[in-house]
Amino acid sequence: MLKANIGCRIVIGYERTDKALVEKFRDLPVANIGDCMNRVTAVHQDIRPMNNTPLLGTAFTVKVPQGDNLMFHKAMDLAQPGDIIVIDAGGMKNRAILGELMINYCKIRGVAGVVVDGSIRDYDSISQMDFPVYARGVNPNGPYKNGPGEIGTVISFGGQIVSPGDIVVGDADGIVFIRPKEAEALAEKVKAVSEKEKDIMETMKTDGTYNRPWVDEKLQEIDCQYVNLTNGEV
Ligand SMILES: O=C([O-])CC(=O)C(=O)O
Ligand SMILES: [Mg+2]
Repeated sequence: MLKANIGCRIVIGYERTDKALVEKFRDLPVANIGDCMNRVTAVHQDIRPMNNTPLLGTAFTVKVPQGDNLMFHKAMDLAQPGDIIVIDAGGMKNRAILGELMINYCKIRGVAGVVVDGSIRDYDSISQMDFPVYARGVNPNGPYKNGPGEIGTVISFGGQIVSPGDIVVGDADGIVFIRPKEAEALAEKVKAVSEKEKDIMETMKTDGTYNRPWVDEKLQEIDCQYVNLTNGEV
């Protein structure tokens, strides 16, 4: 019978996502990516960037129990360059899962970023680093190191599901996860939207116009009442 120590296991050897595919999302705004995923895939808005470094790489997943970082310590040694360590810490903010020592070690190892659905500490130092870190909160209470936890399994992060190898993109607005199989087509869609937005902005700056016929069409469709107080017209 297969040994199954659910909740305390380390799964390694998953296929890393093609770097060229990941690069297709470089500099694409997370808001535009989210729009092309029907506006329902961003992680919870309370998970915020701790500095100004954009985030791009593939998910190396970790799940920890409340306030414990044993599995993150192991993950730092197992992650490969280009991986983003994505930690499901249950959204708990009352204890930091990581701090500046761990983040500096991740950076030295070539990890592409660390995101935690929980808290960090050593904010002063992390906020000045050019290494992307996202978290739900900041708390000086340090982590326990007893386990259990999981590495390399499908986890929940900020209300979204993420699997090892999913593409992770983050900017000042937030984070989205992208399934590698859907990435190629999605990147094309997002590029087209971003180009269109650039054109809109250009026209706005040169002509002072912002063409949106759909606004009046929608108001008509929902039978919006107009009242003109200057002449009493209804
Ligand atoms: O002590 C810890 O486990 C976390 C921490 O503050 C650091 O990495 O600097
Ligand atoms: Mg520290």
